[in-house]
Amino acid sequence: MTQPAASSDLALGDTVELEVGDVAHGGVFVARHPSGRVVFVADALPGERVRARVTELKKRFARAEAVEVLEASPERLEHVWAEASIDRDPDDRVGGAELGHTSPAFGRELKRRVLTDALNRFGGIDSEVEVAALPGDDDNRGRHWRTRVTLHIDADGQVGPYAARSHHIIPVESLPLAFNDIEELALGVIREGSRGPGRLDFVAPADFEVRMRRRLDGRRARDPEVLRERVAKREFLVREDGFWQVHRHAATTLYAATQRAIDRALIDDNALHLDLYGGVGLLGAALAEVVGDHARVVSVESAAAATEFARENLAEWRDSGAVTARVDRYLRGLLDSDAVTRDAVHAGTVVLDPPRSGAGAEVVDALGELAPAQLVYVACDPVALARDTGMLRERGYELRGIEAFDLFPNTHHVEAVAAFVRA
Ligand SMILES: C[S@@+](CC[C@H](N)C(=O)[O-])C[C@H]1O[C@@H](n2cnc3c(N)ncnc32)[C@H](O)[C@@H]1O
Repeated sequence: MTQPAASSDLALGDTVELEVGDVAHGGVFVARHPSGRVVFVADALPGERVRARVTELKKRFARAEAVEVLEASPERLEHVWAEASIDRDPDDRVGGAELGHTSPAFGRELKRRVLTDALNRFGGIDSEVEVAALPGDDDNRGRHWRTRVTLHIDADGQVGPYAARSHHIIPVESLPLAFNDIEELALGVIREGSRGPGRLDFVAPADFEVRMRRRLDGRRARDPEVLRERVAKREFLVREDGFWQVHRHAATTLYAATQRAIDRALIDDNALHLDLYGGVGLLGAALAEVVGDHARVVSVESAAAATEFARENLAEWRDSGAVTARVDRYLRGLLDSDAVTRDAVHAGTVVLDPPRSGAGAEVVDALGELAPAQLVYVACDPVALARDTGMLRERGYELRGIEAFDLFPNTHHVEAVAAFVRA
């Protein structure tokens, strides 16, 4: 006999009153509807009582957006981005600042809870991880850190960012998370409108000069420029449309954290070291600098336009280089290689910085077999990190330490740098 749905009294579009519990992954908060169904509520805070509109109904849970705060948390502030405020209809709230209705400090507390909980549940780790602020973010409420911004253009030429959880363009009058000069230039384009449909990418690299690139659907855009980014005194070449850390201080922060995470006692000068998901070799350089002049680091990256520059960025270490390959395939190749190469990797240090989905079982399995002396895992998704942590522990690695950083203030995103050693 089929069971009736647990909450036949909850329908799409309903507005319901909810007591809001703790934060969940993704910048939403857990509430329980009297019918028993779990509701993930956006634009709320723990301890609040809100009225929320149901936007998605699944068998076991629902999603809703707060539309009115009946009892506010003491941590609630006026939204840092007026166009994302709870005063607007949820369909007209801009996305990308889902924790902008509290302070960066409380945002970090929420991220600490998510990361700690994920590591505990999926990784079997029970230590608490603090989330550190980047310079200046607490003083200006986490604004103006974005050195990369994308706006969208519709067929009518209207320009703006997307609304939260949709592809509906919001013609905003402010972009408070963007670097100031990007905000100024972008708001001008928003006011004027543009040919469309397509997108506009803004970049403010280390020289602070803003570049704008228009990419109209089906048309060729101008060639991307080669930019120079800087970490301390070191310069990195990166294509305008290539991956580079978004927060003005992120690259420097991760470079230093990666170096702190490396146990220098485990560095073998003759080993083969790897920088997986290497981009233009930022963390490969951090690793090579620790190993020394004769460092043999291979940066592995699937985008050829990035490895081209990784090679140049790692040129001062003559025995280092970059290859264009998918990490899983590259590691499989190492597993099939000769004993000398495998021994060199076994003695080496591996830095990995996968995309949001994490490294995953195949890559973790290959790393478990190659068994390098230590791993530094740079993660932008706490749940993916926690799952991979659980698998790495099963394959003989021990988590030595973890640092976390608020590289994306006013959003739910959090970055962590975890140090693993072969047990
Ligand atoms: C989070 S970025 C890190 C880049 C670099 N470590 C940095 O900090 O600048 C992840 C990189 O992995 C690359 N990537 C994604 N999936 C990949 C795969 N399966 N194999 C190799 N590279 C991949 C992306 O192109 C991107 O450059």
